[in-house]
Amino acid sequence: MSRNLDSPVQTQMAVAVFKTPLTGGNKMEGNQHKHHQQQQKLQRQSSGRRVFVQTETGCVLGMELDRSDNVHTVKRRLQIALNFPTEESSLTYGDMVLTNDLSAVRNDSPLLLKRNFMHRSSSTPCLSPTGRDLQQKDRSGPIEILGQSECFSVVKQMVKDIVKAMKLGVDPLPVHSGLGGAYYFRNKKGDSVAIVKPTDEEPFAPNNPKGFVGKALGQPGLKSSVRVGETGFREVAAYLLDYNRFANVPPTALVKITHSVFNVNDGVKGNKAMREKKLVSSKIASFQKFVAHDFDASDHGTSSFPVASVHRIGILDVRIFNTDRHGGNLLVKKVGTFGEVELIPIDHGLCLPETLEDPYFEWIHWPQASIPFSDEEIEYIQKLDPVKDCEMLKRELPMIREACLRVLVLCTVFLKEAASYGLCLAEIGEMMTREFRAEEEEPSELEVVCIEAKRSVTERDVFSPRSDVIGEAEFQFDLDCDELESVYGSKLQLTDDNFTKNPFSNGRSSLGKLEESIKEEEEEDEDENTHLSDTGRKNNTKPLTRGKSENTSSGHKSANEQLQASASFVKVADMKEDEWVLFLERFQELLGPAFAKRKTATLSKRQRLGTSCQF
Ligand SMILES: Nc1ncnc2c1ncn2[C@@H]1O[C@H](COP(=O)(O)OP(=O)(O)OP(=O)(O)O)[C@@H](O)[C@H]1O
Repeated sequence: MSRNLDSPVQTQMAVAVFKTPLTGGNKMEGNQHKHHQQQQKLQRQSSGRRVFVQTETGCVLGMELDRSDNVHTVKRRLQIALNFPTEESSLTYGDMVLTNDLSAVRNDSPLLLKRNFMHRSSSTPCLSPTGRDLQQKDRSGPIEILGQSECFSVVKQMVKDIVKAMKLGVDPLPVHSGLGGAYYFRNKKGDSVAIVKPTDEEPFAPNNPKGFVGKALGQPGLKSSVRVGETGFREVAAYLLDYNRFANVPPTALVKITHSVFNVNDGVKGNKAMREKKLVSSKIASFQKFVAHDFDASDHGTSSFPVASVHRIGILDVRIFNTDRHGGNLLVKKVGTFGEVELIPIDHGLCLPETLEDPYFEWIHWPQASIPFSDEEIEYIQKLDPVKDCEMLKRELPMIREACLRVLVLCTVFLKEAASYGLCLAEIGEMMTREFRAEEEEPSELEVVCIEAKRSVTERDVFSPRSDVIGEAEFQFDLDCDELESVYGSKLQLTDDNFTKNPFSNGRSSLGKLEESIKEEEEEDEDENTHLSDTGRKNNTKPLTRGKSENTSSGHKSANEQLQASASFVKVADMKEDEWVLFLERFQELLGPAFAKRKTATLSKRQRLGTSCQF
């Protein structure tokens, strides 16, 4: 019986770092192995690269690439290794569907091998490693850091300690809490050093050990705007963005890691053979420093939490649009004899969603969040540079999607403008959070501003098809400003000068990338939309009914598009580069009136409370 690729549960196999051409795995021991690794490293430095190809079901293969390699040769090697007809599949690298050229792929990057849904059928042959491949000896180390950043130097030391302990037989311990698979890796004394979360064991991923399975990597996950298998790089992004450890995010890296402790779900041909042969599983995982702590924020009163810690974590959450800052994701460590505590933010896998949705900020009603930012915090915020953040993330995490970067830019701009306007953290968080009214989920104030900004950019395109010609834009903006005046009661000023000088234009068009992404989306449309609508139902996301939504103005949208949009009120990823630049301009222009409205609301709330206190 051939295996069914539709099955959410697929095989995991021992990793093999393939060289070109495919040769059998020679057994190498001790010095010979070290020498070989050094040679490989030198080879990579001079010309080649190594990539880690992950199938949708979690199976990971390390592969050495030569300059001459292309998608075809990579697929051929995969075909041999996985017994998988690769013409049925496509190779993706973040947003990019790789058609042939591999020059954009960086060393140590993970690639995802995806089935082409159009060709999928019950007879589609399955991923079934052959015996020969299973005998391949993994020539890479048991833990390999994916990425070169200096920030990973702390992680390197932890890796060394763990590998030593592994050789002495100190096994990792599975973590029982949380929905995803996680493991404490220990040093030779048996102390936990790192928490490792394999990407194929996330909630809904094929090898989730806690029963939350049902999706392949790359499909919308627990949050519809974060795909299954993509929480790991978000954890790393949060650490990398936390400059100078301002918010105290523990050091985190993406790793390829091999150990028999990892979960491989039953019911799939190949897994049994793997177990019988006592083969180990290689995974792509987030690897985070273990921080000893006394409890988490859900177990304890919050009054002892330092204002500065709450502010710093809040600033990070706003920048990265964290959708999962619940009390359990804030570890608390006692640091003094007078009840002083240190907060450690963890679990950033659901930050930087592909589209705005409802964030979750546990701190929003804590009194600390209503205290104004200190001068030091304001200075930190003002120094944030979202363009540089994006450049850094693209460099360190090349698989990151453009859509996530746009959310980062948008939220950082929002934070900077809000802080300089004088809003406190609680007000900023409230503006980003959706409200339920009459059992309907309302767009947040942030989303309303985005919807208006987007509408003005879109209408400009409709009224002025050649509106890229300077001069025509001005006319359209006049129209928009009149319209917006009725919404916000303020006359907006926008000039072409603003457009050309916009700091968010990186000077190069990402159109190519978007086109590739659109191609990918189109291919997946049917399947994904089903999932998006499912997720929407699971999350109780209501269909849009308000006039403010960007969707309501488009009666001609396909059913698929409407389904897709039901998870979000406004998408930022579908704008072309020039639209995005204009959008950000309009967005910034609209923020002033929105902040003023929020300040008035806060004042009247305080006045109401003041009156009631007199009684
Ligand atoms: N860096 C860390 N140091 C120490 N303990 C940690 C760390 N990260 C996570 N933990 C512990 O592991 C548990 C599970 O981790 P985490 O919450 O990140 O996993 P998850 O599967 O993403 O959980 P959830 O389902 O709550 O989102 C946490 O509740 C915490 O106790």
